Parts: sequence; structure tokens; C-alpha cells
Amino acid sequence: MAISTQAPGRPSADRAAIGSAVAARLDADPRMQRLPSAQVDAWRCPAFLDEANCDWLVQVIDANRRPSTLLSDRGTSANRTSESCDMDRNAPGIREIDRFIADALGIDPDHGETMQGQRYAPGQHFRTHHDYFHEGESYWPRMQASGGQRTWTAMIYLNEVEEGGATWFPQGGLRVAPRKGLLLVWNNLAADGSPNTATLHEGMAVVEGTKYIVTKWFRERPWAMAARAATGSPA
Ligand SMILES: O=C(O)CCC(=O)C(=O)O
Ligand SMILES: [Fe+2]
Repeated sequence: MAISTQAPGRPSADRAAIGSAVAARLDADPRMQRLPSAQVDAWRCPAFLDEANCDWLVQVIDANRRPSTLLSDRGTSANRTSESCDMDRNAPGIREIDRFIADALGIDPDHGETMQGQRYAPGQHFRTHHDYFHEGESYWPRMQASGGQRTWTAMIYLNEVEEGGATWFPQGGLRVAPRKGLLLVWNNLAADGSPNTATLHEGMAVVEGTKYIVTKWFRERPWAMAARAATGSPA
């Protein structure tokens, strides 16, 4: 997508507090390794999810995948050529994994959007983008009403990829290669709670093999669609 020169959002004390609480929890967790970047707060955790759960999630993705979509006003489908699917948070197995991820970050699972599965075949990619919402775009009022800004992203790589498929942060100086079960988490916001433009990242093209991941995006407040599902009220 084109990179706007307009500020993507304003500082926020509430978002800043979420950022420092989650960072402190990750730093205190011996499983987590902080990645060396002055621009992006990111951690990795090898073998976060066990092999059986990784294999099972790959099967769920294969059974449900469809072409991925983009929210942006500016992007085109050429920016995201993978296939993806929503993982039903109420399904047995998914719920436990959902909670396992939320617990690692210390965020209430209700703040998480539906976990997304993604599959990249050779040549498929997710071009540079930000996970936070650009508060000047037309979708923002809807996002604000459904839980507000995205705070943290958690991704798990579900298989080994022969070549390619790394997650690259060109401004953060980070490049993470897929490893089965590896968790990658980062804060999309800066210390003052405003969107951190240096979190720009790309799912690089797979060269050989197939890449499977699950991604979870957390909101600053409970995610409204989840709340509606829980109470059974219409969307
Ligand atoms: O595939 C990747 O490595 C990145 C995926 C991503 O950026 C996302 O799902 O938001
Ligand atoms: Fe992303």
C-alpha cells in the first residue's frame, strides 16, 4: 500500500499502558527472546506451540482457506496474494490455542480478533503494510466502534518452509524465518501509544514449499464482534 505522510494516529495513555504491561510480561517470561531492534518491540519464542497442534491447525486452514482480503482504501489484492480463513474461536481446540496466546501476552482473550489462518504457496506474499489502523482511512469509524486500535500482533509459524516466507521489518531491521511452532509477537504502537510507523512489515514471498501461519491481532478494547457472538445478539 502507499505510505501516507499523514500521522496514522494520536498518542494515547491507555494504549501506552497496554504496551508497557505486555512488554514487562514478555520480558519476565523465560520462554521469550527479545529481538534486537531499537525501532520495534518484538519477541520470539521457539517451539511455543507443539507439533501436534501445528499440524492440526494446518489441516483446519487447508479445509477452510479462501483468497485473502485487505481493509485498506489504497491496497489492491496484488498486495496480499495468500489464502486465509477465520478460525472459529468457539470451536474446541481453537479456543484453547486462542487462550494460550492471549495468556502469553497477558491480554484478555476478548480483546483479540478472530484468529486468522494463512497459507502461502510459492510466489505468494503479503506486501509491506502496518497492522495498526490508519485513523484517516474510511474504515476507521467502524474499527473504532468495534474495539478501537490494534495494539499487539501475535503470529505462529505452523510448518517448516523450504525457502522464503520470512517476516521482514525493513525499518526495524528484523527478518524472522519461519520455524514450526515459533511465536513472533510485536507491539504495533510506540511508547506514547501512537501507531509506530517502523512496524511496517512484509510476509516475503515463499520460494519453495508452502507457508502456514496463524495471526492474532489484539484491540485496545474488547472486540465487539466477539462480544456479540457471545451474547447471541445479531451482528
Ligand atoms: O506472513 C507473514 O509473515 C506476515 C503476516 C502478516 O503480516 C499479517 O498477518 O498481518
Ligand atoms: Fe501484518
